[in-house]
Amino acid sequence: MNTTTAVPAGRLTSTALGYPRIGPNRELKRALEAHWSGRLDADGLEAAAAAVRAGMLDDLSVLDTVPTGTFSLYDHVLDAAFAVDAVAPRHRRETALASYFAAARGDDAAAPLEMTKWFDTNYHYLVPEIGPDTEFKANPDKAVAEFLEARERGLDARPVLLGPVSFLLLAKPAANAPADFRPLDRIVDLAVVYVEIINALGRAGAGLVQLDEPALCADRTREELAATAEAYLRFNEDVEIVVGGGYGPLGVALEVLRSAGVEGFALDLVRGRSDIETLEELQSPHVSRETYLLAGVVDGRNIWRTDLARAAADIERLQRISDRVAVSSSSSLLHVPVDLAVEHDLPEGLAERLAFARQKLEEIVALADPDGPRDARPESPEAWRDAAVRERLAALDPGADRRVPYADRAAAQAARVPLPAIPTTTIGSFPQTAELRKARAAHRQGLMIDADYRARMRAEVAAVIAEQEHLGLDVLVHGEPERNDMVQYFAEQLTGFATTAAGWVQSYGSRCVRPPVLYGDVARTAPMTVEWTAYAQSLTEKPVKGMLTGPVTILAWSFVRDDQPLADTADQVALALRDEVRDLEAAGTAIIQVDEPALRELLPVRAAARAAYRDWATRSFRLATSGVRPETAIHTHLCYSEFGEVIDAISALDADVTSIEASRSKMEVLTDLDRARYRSAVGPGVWDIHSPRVPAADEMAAALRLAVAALGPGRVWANPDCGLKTRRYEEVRPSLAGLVEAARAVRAEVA
Ligand code: MET
Ligand SMILES: [Zn+2]
Repeated sequence: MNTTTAVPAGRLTSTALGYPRIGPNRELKRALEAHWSGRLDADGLEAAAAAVRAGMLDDLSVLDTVPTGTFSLYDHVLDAAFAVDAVAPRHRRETALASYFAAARGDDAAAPLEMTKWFDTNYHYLVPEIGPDTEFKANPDKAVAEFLEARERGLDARPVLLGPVSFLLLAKPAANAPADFRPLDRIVDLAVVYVEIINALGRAGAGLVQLDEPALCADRTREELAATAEAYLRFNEDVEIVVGGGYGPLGVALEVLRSAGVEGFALDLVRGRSDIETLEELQSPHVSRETYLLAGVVDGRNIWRTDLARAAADIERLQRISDRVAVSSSSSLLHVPVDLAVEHDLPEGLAERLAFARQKLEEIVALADPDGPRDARPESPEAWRDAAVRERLAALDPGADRRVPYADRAAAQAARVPLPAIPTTTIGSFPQTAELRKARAAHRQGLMIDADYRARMRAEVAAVIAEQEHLGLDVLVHGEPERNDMVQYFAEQLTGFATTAAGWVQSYGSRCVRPPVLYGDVARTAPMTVEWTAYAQSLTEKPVKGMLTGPVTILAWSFVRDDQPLADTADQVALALRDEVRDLEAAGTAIIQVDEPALRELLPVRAAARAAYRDWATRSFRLATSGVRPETAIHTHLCYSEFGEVIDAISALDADVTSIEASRSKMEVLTDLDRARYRSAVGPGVWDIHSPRVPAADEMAAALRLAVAALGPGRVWANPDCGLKTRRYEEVRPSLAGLVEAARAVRAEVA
């Protein structure tokens, strides 16, 4: 008989779907980086990892059932690949650990796995490569060991694995796979190996295993659902299975999975509340009083306190369906920082409205306690509202987000700033040297006075302008030396934002970000960038682009208030940017770039919600950028690949020039743009700045020729894929020299 039955019938219990795994003080980050630089051996790394796992269990032990296996040295999708031995031959090394990091980070011998965004979040996972001949083999050691670590402490534990369907849907075909091969074709082979892993967990004492299938929170085809049923039908062994969604409603997948014999679900009741109705309609025989229902009422992706009254009401509805209900988080708590208790400098009233991972566990425990608190969420304080912003938005006339037609603007812009065919430019940032970072840190800590800091930054701007003039670029940038981060820089200057001291969240591997908290109405109190741009322009005859971050990206990379629609918050940010854009124009800036690299990231997982997203996202961008005269050019910049699903939105931004990451996709995006009736100019990235490699000039010229063939010479700009802040001058100088040379060569051909 199994010893763990996570949810005793009738009694409401507590659990969570996963926990931050980098350590409260980013201990794992430091250990990883020490290991990679050769300062810490494998045993030392394992000791640090064990300490982080122990800390996770310490925190989680307040729950009736703890999730296990959600620790990761780098990424949980990579862990899943190793659990089934789906390791590309080029990444196999002497030890499993070395293979793991070769796949994650690459080395001299092999490129790493591709990295991409995890659903609609800012977490990045590694994309497994699966071919027809990938040999799956069960490696249950990590899952079993982490389960036993929890059991040894006397905790009731539920192992968590990435499910087989999502694993294959997140994978891409291996390079040698035939054109019609899809990773999901391998579902049966993979399910067999999952059975072995599940059985190994069962032998170790697990009665219930959670298989996360976040990919089933997206629209799935009939075939994909059939493949899901086929896999899950194989799992009716001794061990019970709950399927976790975590990123929206599971929808029709609920019935498919129940029919295939799954014993229950972990529901996202923050974004997927419609699953409650779906379950109510399903009822018997699909849902019974024995069905496990993990009620994800505590938001795993945002940091606001839970409305306990509303959560309790949702839980009660589930209890009317089943006796086995547990209170849980909506997704893994991976996406939130560990502890609010270390934040001492938050604005008045904010801390009591926030919950980080530890506080979320307290909320879960409180909700599972029949006598626990059931408070509704308090209204935001009046002081966080800005009547002027609200009135201004309400009074906007319907055409406030429109400019004159592109053709008229293009003519006016060409007359104001004559440029050669295929103008050359960069995306904004120049290398952030160690010395620059040191100056910013010293200034922040009060060790460098404002005047010295400004002088240091001005010197950097002057050096960056001189570099660009020397290289012969056509449209210059100031280089962004004063910006710590493209969102935080603005958040620090706008009202309604707070920054945290230690609110770190894993972005990928050892890299963490500290998203600002957007809690109140947003307004600009003074110009934010004009001084730097104007100074840069004073040093050169060439045009200098103004450089701003767009509303969607500011929202995507912050923790955003959830007491009003995102669209309303985006419009407030847009108005603040609109004033900045106008001030830049008034200061003589002829070209203003508003970056939206996160445009795709916020795209809803379900197609039904996408049109509304595209509407508000593009409207807020246009609101930010449409306040200028026709002769002022608005550029935008998009990166992070795979724009297929937002191609229409790119046209709807109505920018005059769009620079877009394209070098790795071999300019494919151009045909897509053309099909989406995008008619203004494009700067397809011709240099992959994610790699230290210096591209040859003729390689970049070849890419530009493709672009010219697709769009005509009048609509093409030459630029890198993204900003240069992570690169070194030794790479930047020859690469940009080559870019200028390439543009000149192609320019001569089209003249
Ligand atoms: C992630 S997009 C970055 C754009 C920004 N202007 C830069 O050059 O760094
Ligand atoms: Zn970029």
